[in-house]
Amino acid sequence: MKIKKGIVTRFHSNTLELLDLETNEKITAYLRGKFKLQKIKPIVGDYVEYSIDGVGGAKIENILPRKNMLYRPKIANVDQTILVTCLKSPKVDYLIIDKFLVQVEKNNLDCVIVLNKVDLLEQNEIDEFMKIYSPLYPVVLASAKKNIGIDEIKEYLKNKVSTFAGMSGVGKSSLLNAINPGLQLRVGEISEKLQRGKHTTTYTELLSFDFGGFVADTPGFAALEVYDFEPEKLKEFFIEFDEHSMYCGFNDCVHINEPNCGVKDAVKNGEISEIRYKNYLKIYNEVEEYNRRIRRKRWK
Ligand SMILES: Nc1nc2c(ncn2[C@@H]2O[C@H](COP(=O)(O)OP(=O)(O)OP(=O)(O)O)[C@@H](O)[C@H]2O)c(=O)[nH]1
Ligand SMILES: [Zn+2]
Repeated sequence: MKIKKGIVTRFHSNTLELLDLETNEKITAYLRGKFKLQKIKPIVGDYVEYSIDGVGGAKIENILPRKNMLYRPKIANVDQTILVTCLKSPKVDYLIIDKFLVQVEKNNLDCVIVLNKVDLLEQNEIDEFMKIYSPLYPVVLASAKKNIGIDEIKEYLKNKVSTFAGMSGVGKSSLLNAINPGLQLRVGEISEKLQRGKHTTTYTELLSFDFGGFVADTPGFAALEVYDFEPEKLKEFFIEFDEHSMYCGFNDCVHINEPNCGVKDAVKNGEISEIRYKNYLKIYNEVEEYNRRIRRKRWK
């Protein structure tokens, strides 16, 4: 019996679909009983070992260890998030972007920011955006409409498992269509799936790019305001704070009311963006409120 390797791309009611990692062949597989007993279930994105039995059926033999796991959408081994945003039509607030970035960092994912719809922007608007985000994450300037930045995004996507994230209307589906025509994504379809996902247990599907790599057909981080961590942890998700916090007077400084704070000094002298810092304070309050609400619920 030959053991082969595949990645799980979607579920049907009793079977699941794999893509063989060597041949790229689409395989329909059954689960062996032992997974049911062990209560382990493969999910989309899992790398598995499978075998073909005498009558041609494929069986999952083993689920390989997961590098990570996202819950919304439920998917394993995600390499990166492509955070799509725009500044006009719709106008997306920097606060929203920073909330997405908190989710990205919380899940320990790599991130590429795509500023889409640059065809609608003046140079000074692009410059302001770049000043804030390009020191922190790779930023691609793009326009799905004018075919700008598409090849650069492709380079990031190649041979990786990615999720697209970003507010409704920023152009996620349009970009995916430009990146890989025929990926069977109608404009607007991804969020339709998300809507349905709220009410039923439809699974996410991994779509494979012609040039290698996968993307989830459901956008990441549907619920931006799930702050299931202590407020004191938030500072770790603003990645530019770390190098300045060594100058804080207190080891556990959260950079808000403490005296002698390296982060606040860096905001004052322009080394940390004031917009980012203000969003940190806003999100900090939301995390505190979220934790208070959860605790009240527990006591009831
Ligand atoms: N001017 C301009 N319009 C764009 C661009 N990219 C997308 N659009 C338009 O923006 C609208 C929203 O695009 P979608 O691709 O549906 O956006 P989405 O992020 O997938 O939205 P949801 O499906 O709601 O999550 C559509 O009318 C697109 O034609 C662009 O680069 N420039
Ligand atoms: Zn501090």
